[in-house]
Amino acid sequence: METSGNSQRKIVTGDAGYVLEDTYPNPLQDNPAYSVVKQYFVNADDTVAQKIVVHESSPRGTHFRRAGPRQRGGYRGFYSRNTIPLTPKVVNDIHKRGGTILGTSRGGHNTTKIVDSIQDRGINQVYVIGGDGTQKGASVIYEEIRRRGLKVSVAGIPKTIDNDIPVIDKSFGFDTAVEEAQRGINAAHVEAESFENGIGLVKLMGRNSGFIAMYATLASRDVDCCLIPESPFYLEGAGGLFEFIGKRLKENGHMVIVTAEGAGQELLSESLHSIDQQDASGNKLLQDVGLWLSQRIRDHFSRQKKMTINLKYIDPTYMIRAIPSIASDNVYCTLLAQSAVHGAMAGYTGFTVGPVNGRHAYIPFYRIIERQNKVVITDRMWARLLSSTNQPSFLSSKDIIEANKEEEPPTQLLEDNCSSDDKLDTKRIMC
Ligand SMILES: Nc1ncnc2c1ncn2[C@@H]1O[C@H](COP(=O)(O)OP(=O)(O)O)[C@@H](O)[C@H]1O
Ligand SMILES: O=P(O)(O)OC[C@H]1O[C@](O)(COP(=O)(O)O)[C@@H](O)[C@@H]1O
Ligand SMILES: [Mg+2]
Repeated sequence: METSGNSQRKIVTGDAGYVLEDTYPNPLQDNPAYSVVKQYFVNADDTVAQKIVVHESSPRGTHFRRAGPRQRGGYRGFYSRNTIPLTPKVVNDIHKRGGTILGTSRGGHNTTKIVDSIQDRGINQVYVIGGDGTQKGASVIYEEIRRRGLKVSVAGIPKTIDNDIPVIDKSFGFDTAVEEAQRGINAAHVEAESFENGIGLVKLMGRNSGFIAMYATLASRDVDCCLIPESPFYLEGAGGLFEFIGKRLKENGHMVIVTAEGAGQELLSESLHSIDQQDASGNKLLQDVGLWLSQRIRDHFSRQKKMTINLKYIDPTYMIRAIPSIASDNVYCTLLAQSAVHGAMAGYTGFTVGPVNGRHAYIPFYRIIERQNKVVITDRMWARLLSSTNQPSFLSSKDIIEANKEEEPPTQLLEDNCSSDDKLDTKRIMC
């Protein structure tokens, strides 16, 4: 496609006589009324043909941009001309608000269009903020920028409550999520304690990595059982979850269970005969383990008729993600921001910034995207959790051998031998 035009007109021509007489985006695209339901948005590429009666051999003819609200935020923000200058005044108190002033989205990553936009606007530093998917997106932008030989620094900033970004000590937002999860767990504990055989079940985020559930459990000490994606469990029979619940209720009269949203997904798929689906970013869409578990526990105890239970299910997931960050995360964020700017200003590129064993470093994207950070259940931290809750490990000796095989090597600092030649060609960790 070719584009030409002046400030009034923009003409795009394509194959088979396709002509798009384009216009500029409507500022209403940011209206919150449109941002809730995705279906309200029109596809960014939708056009309307001027002529609707055509012959097989007639050219495709003139088209106009389809009217309607467009999504932006996340990587889609690169395609928007509706940019905001981030002056110190604009960002002055954003750390006191939840969410994001930049907007966020899943999917919509088109590397060519993003780099075109960077090139057209003459941008020479790009800071990309987000989780594991975002860092993968930043990495391909960086590769394309290199391929085109542009002098543009690309820096990734690790922001996700899931803590699923490898190499770094933790991601920004994780501590806030663990802190806020305490409120959900406390509520579950209060409810469970108030009833005879009360069970409080809390679902926390953590699609593939159970860090929030694990740390929230360790912090609370009111949790009797913590279920995470990395540790398969089973319900029925000796050593299973139902047996443990019965035992704990007999001992204590109440109990609290914390489950990460990604826990037990294989069990759910088996039991619900569901087919795998993905979100727009390619992440597996998860079944609601909390609802499923609540139903299965209720069914089990009502079938057994030995014990009447009172189960309260709490899902605080979005309430946890939507809050402003806590003080320690604010300090961490300041360090990330400053380190990222220092790196880009020095001409480094292709890195995610973050602490490695307590020291902030620039980690090449290829290290960040090669795997996801997960709880290693053969590590001592998981053993600490097991000894704190005294829950069954649900592991057979075969599972332990398998888990050991999958275990990642401990995080290592890469060789630090940076020179000025490494500028715009970061291939190692720099401190
Ligand atoms: N391999 C990839 N290549 C390019 N873009 C990607 C890749 N994986 C994810 N993305 C994009 O990164 C963005 C964020 O990813 P997502 O998984 O939704 O969130 P997070 O960054 O929090 O993990 C989305 O726009 C998604 O399309
Ligand atoms: O419903 P949404 O908006 O897709 O968000 C749910 C996801 O957000 C997370 O908390 C964070 O994930 P990302 O960092 O990948 O966005 C996941 O644990 C969870 O599955
Ligand atoms: Mg992610």
